[in-house]
Amino acid sequence: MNPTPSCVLIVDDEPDLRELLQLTLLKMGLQVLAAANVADACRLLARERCDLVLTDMRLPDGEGLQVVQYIQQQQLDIPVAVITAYGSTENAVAAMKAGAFDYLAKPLSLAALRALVKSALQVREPAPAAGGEPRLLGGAAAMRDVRTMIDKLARTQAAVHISGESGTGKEQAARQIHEQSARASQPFVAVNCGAIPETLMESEFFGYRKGAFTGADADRDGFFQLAHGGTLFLDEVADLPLAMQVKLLRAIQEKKVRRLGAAQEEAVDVRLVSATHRDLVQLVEQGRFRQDLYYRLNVIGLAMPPLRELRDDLPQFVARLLQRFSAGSEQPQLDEAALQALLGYHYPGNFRELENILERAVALASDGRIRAGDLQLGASGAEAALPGAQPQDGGETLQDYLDRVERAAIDKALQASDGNRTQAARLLGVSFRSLRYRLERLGMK
Ligand SMILES: Nc1ncnc2c1ncn2[C@@H]1O[C@H](COP(=O)(O)OP(=O)(O)OP(=O)(O)O)[C@@H](O)[C@H]1O
Repeated sequence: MNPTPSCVLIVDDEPDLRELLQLTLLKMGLQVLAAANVADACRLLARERCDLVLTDMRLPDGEGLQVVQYIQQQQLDIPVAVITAYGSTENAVAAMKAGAFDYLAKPLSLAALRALVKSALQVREPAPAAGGEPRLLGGAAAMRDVRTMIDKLARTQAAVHISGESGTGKEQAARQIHEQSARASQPFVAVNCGAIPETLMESEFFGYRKGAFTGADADRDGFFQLAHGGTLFLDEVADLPLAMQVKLLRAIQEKKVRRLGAAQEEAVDVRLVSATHRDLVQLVEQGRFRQDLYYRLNVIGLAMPPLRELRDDLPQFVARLLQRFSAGSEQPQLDEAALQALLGYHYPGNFRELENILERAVALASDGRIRAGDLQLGASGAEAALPGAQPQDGGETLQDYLDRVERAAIDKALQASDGNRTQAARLLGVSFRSLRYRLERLGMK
């Protein structure tokens, strides 16, 4: 028995475009309904079963955005994609923020249309069950909010920007969004934007043709081609040089890239997720990050809470990690002082730092016990626990206070490592890049 074909509602007042869309969708074996304005679209939505809506933005009696809003208000749970005029970034962004699943820019590419329809219709199938341990542990309210948001994000194609301090699980969140999305069976490509030499960026992102430059002895795919159909995760996106930001913006807007040495552009279908621990808004204000790219990447924002906001979860995290790091051997027990030290620590390097501390402690533990000394807590947490480190009366702002604590922690780590930054970063439980950034921010060069 054949399942009932999915039904797509097209909302467009241009008869030619409506017909083109209709024919394309019918050829894909789908049922099609059509409306020429907002009012007819809402009437049809109220009456008919519908699995996807494609709506033009400009309609005779209103905007496509109203169709998106109607679907949201009525809680119809139907993905809706908007068709926007060439180059109208604001419209596409507004529609995605209002809950649209994706957008198509005019002139329409039928290949892009077919790809969008396929992934939109898959979204309605239940997400695959996550196997094994969840990527993001934690039951505190802040982490529950993150999970709820991830569930929502997995149901749209909107570009997501994940903010949060170093080690808060931004990459894990990005992977989780991908794994819960309709793109789960397609590639997830993670790129550390700060780790690619500037001269290689274009070829790494967009690929190249054989002979494009000396040494290019075969065609090679770039990140965009590798992530085709799936998700492209741009980590440390703030590190992209301005020239590359322009090229990236263009690729995102056009949904097309051109390999080095190629005459033609090729269509790419990627969902973008980006992350940075830096303050992108501030970088935009300073002219170091393009505002238009920021809007494109940050259609929906996801903020990862620092570990110090998940204090209630700490005992659970500690127990899980001890179990993980002592797999295959006897699990050492924390003595009371060690437990108290862990619970009172500040964790500037967040979850990653906690992992490092416990992995090291398991290795150092003797006679099945972990003592406070085995934890080798970084200086910052201890500093934060000292009475003298409390915010001072007389108007010291929270930021000044935190900067002071951070500066002291970094100083101590640098002293302990004889000025070796790589080692200091390890002691602090942060990446080298993160330490370099902090040194710069605090004027500690
Ligand atoms: N809530 C969590 N539950 C379990 N593990 C977590 C959680 N948050 C982070 N981790 C772990 O912490 C480590 C760092 O996570 P991840 O790389 O995702 O952080 P990040 O924010 O992307 O870091 P960076 O800013 O340095 O790139 C990983 O090993 C990850 O598994």
